Amino acid sequence: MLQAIDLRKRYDEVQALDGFSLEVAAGEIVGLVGHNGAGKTTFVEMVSGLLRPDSGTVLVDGVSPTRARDRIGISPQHIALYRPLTVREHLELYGRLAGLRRAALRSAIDDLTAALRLESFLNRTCGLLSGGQQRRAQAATALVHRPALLLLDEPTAGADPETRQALLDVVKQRAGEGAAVVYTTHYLTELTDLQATIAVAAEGRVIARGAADELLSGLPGEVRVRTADEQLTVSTTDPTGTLLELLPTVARPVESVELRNPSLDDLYHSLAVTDVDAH
Ligand SMILES: Nc1ncnc2c1ncn2[C@@H]1O[C@H](COP(=O)(O)OP(=O)(O)OP(=O)(O)O)[C@@H](O)[C@H]1O
Repeated sequence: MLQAIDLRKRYDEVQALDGFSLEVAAGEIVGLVGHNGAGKTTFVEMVSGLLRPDSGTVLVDGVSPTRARDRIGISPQHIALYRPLTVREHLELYGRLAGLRRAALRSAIDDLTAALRLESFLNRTCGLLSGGQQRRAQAATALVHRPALLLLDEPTAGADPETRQALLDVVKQRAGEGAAVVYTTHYLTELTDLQATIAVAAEGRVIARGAADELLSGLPGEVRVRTADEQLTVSTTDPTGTLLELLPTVARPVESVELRNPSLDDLYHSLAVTDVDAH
């Protein structure tokens, strides 16, 4: 559904994309992860047709992004809503732009209002909404026309747990119906919940791609055991097994036990990915 091949983009002295390639199949959710500045948003903007590459190719359903506009839904990282318009007016506008009319448009808005719990602020102007409500409205504009390709750039940033879960559920449902999804996030748990495959971006390209279990298997997590007298921290690829071995050897009473599975940071570390913003 999406093919991006060897994309390059330079801003003055910054090489934002440097040979970025990624393919996403229909029905697949790809979690696009990486440190700040890795090129994720630049990539998403290029696929949505907002930004032209210096070189390389993007094909959405076999055609250029500008010719596939009505098949793409984008929820940008930075909120981009028209302050004087209501949420309903946004959904009508985005639905109409993609060719939805009358009963089909009404039913699409009703479905999404229920799924993303927009009822209580559907008729309020967007400029007056809370940050989390704006986030939900923004995601809804990407989803209303049931696009074949969904580009969701940190769609849950600043969202409360209920909003986050509602959005994850809709994304899973849409992928189940055949949509290809690119989902950028800094939260591994969201990608586990979405059963997403993972693409790790660093310095303008994808440096690792695969199932989350494959990429994370073999990486050490941690076991922490705290007693009244000491705190033990052990790095291990098998936190549960290590805990069972450790427990009989520590002095009682045990005050707390903590298991930490491998995180995205552990993955970046294993790939020797540096945080470009830190330099
Ligand atoms: N309009 C622009 N002008 C100049 N530099 C830019 C512009 N947009 C992005 N960049 C630079 O390109 C690089 C990639 O930025 P991008 O926003 O794509 O990263 P990202 O992976 O989305 O980061 P984050 O996780 O912080 O959202 C960064 O070094 C950024 O400073």
